[in-house]
Amino acid sequence: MRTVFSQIPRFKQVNQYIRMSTRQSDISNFFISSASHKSEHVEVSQSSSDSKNVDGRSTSEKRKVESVKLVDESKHNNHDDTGTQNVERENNIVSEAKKQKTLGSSSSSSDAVSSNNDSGASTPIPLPIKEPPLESNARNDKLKGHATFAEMVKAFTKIENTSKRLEIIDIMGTYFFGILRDHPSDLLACVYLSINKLGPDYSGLELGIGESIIMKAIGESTGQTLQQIKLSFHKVGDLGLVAQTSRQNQPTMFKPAALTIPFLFDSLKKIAQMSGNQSQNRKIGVIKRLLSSCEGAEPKYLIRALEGKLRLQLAEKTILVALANATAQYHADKNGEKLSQQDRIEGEQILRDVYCQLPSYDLIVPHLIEHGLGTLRETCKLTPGIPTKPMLAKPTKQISEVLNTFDQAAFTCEYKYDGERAQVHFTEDGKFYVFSRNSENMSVRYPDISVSVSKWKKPDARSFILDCEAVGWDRDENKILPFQKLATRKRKDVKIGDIKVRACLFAFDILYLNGQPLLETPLNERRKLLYSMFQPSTGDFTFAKHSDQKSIESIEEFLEESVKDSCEGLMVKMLEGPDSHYEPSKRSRHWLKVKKDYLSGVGDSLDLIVIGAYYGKGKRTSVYGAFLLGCYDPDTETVQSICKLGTGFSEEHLETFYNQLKDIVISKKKDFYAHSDVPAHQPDVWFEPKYLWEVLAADLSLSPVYKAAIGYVQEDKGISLRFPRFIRIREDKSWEDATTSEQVSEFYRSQVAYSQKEKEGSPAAEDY
Ligand SMILES: Nc1ncnc2c1ncn2[C@@H]1O[C@H](COP(=O)(O)OP(=O)(O)OP(=O)(O)O)[C@@H](O)[C@H]1O
Ligand SMILES: [Mg+2]
Ligand SMILES: [Mg+2]
Repeated sequence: MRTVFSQIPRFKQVNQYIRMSTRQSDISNFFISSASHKSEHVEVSQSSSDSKNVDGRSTSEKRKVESVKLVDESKHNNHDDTGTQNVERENNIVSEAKKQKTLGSSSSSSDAVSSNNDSGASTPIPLPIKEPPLESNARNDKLKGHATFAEMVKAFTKIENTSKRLEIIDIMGTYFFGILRDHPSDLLACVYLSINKLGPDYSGLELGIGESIIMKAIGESTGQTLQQIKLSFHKVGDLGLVAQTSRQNQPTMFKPAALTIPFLFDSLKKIAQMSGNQSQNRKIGVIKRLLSSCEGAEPKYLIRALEGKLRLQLAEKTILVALANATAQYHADKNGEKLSQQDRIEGEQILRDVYCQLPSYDLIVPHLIEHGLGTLRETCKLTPGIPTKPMLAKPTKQISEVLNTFDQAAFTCEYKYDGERAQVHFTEDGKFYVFSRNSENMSVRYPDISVSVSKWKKPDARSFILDCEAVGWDRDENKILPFQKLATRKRKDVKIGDIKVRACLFAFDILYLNGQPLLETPLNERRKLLYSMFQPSTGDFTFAKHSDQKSIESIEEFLEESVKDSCEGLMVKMLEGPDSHYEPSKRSRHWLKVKKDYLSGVGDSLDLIVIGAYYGKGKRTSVYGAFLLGCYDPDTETVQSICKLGTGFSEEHLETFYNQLKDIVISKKKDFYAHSDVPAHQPDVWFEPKYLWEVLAADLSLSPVYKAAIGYVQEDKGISLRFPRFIRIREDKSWEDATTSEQVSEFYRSQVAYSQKEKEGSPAAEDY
């Protein structure tokens, strides 16, 4: 979701939907019966923290910190921790047993699913009308039953056989349509499982189980030794496939009961929440239970889901388009209307816009089920308490480029503070939140900020969202501290009394005020509101310094001044008109960053994933001496090697990194890592993707060894960094937020354009 949604291809004219939908009366019948189903909703419950009330009410009163809980009664009624399958499944078993006259008592509802699902590529989920007549009770049971993982895996398998984005959208659209129609209460879980997430980013729930736990679970579940599993893994290179083959070779007496989507989703959430002593064994236990319910290709996708990578090229933007199309078609059918291509395109746009503002399927999906896309914009808007994806900036290599880009338009320069992005929320009922660049809830990390809010918020500001940089602040000298100091703050369990490095907020934007989103208000007006509703409070809160001067000389002067004032450089922003609107999640040309130190190099630093290491030599023999780093291509879900890094580390760094990384060594290169196969280029050890480091380089060059952005600039060559230097660990980003292959290719193109201009003696580099 870091990337812009603008490049999503348009959905082709799809007629399957129309083929799939049959008589209107059936759909209405179905909808009536499904309306009694409770849909999932978000409940914001509160737990206390040790900080003071944000409004400065009673000091002893505990401030409220959010915790988000998904509530779905129907699920919890049906599943328990012991793995007993749900009541509805048993009902299905009975009706299916009757129907099929099977001998064993463990026959399963999955029979029903598979027998109904073989109706051809375009209709994976059949309508009840096409089935043989069922007794009315049995039919109702079927309608109430849950979606199965088998249906989802059918769709995944089709996706794996194509690389065409439109086809993928089509397959997922058809799949979601079937879920909407037959199991609407399972749609939310289906959407999350399709993007391999367990909840919105701010819920903090993540998958990504280590290889060793998964191998143990596969071994124990299929009666093989760990050694055997490791051997197969070495041969095949994909634990998902190992699980699938092992399961297929396992003689089973009875067909397992089908794995339902809510049961699977709940189990994955439980695994993600397990911690403490026995958690490893408990995780293995749950995985084993899930595996024992899997058939066919299901183990493969289950294991990949657990690893955190489905490897289906199912980018979230694809899911959004598919979901929009399915919703539009479902409601058109329900209302007996015909869906035009224009409606479809508008629907996609609505969902994309809304998701950018309110990136929470928990809130969006229930609305889609009940009301469709038409009123989505009005209901699901930017909301204090739910982090929106921050707007991002493009790098520049020269100040003259700024003038080229903005041309005659009004723009403003702001100091670029070097701290951590902080999206500050305040709700009508007085709850206060700080979210990171990555939508992580950092409220607990910054209790010092939350207690100061009443000092800098004027009484008229009843609810708001501010975009700020949290910067380390020296309270004795009243000045900015370097980022390294801020980074020493604990990230969890922060007690206000223990804080040594205070954080001061530098506010540069306001996105919401007193019930009104301001995304489509020009920046100059937003800034006026910001200044009128808040006031500086030394060491707690202030406004980002700005200058609206326009000449190269005055910008250069302001840049120098920013560096003297301990900033990284400038952010230059469009000031007036629609181009100055706030664009959530977008890396926009309307925001340019000018980093003083980087002007001569690549123009910006890169955030790269540590994927391998080389043992040290000489003084460094007990630690890793150099590292293999990679960038990320979200479109193909591959990590592509970009450089070997051995400079910029202190001895202390190397020791820390060795201790961190030795725990995530893997026995074999991940098959979604792209790197040269030549033995001489191989690192001594490979790692799980986990750590992200910020790296600076002198320039970029084409390379046969490194695979970054391969195919972007040249078909068979990647791009590598020359003279890379370690700057810092990026703890505020996850590894999937690494610099993308596309960004690497942009850096490269910009360098080429820039050096050509230099040769020609022209003062300005062209757009890239
Ligand atoms: N005045 C300002 N306006 C906007 N952002 C600012 C400002 N001052 C500091 N920042 C920070 O600068 C960041 C953008 O530049 P930076 O290179 O530090 O980004 P980053 O976090 O490395 O992300 P990326 O490299 O992906 O853009 C913003 O995310 C914000 O944290
Ligand atoms: Mg920064
Ligand atoms: Mg950066």
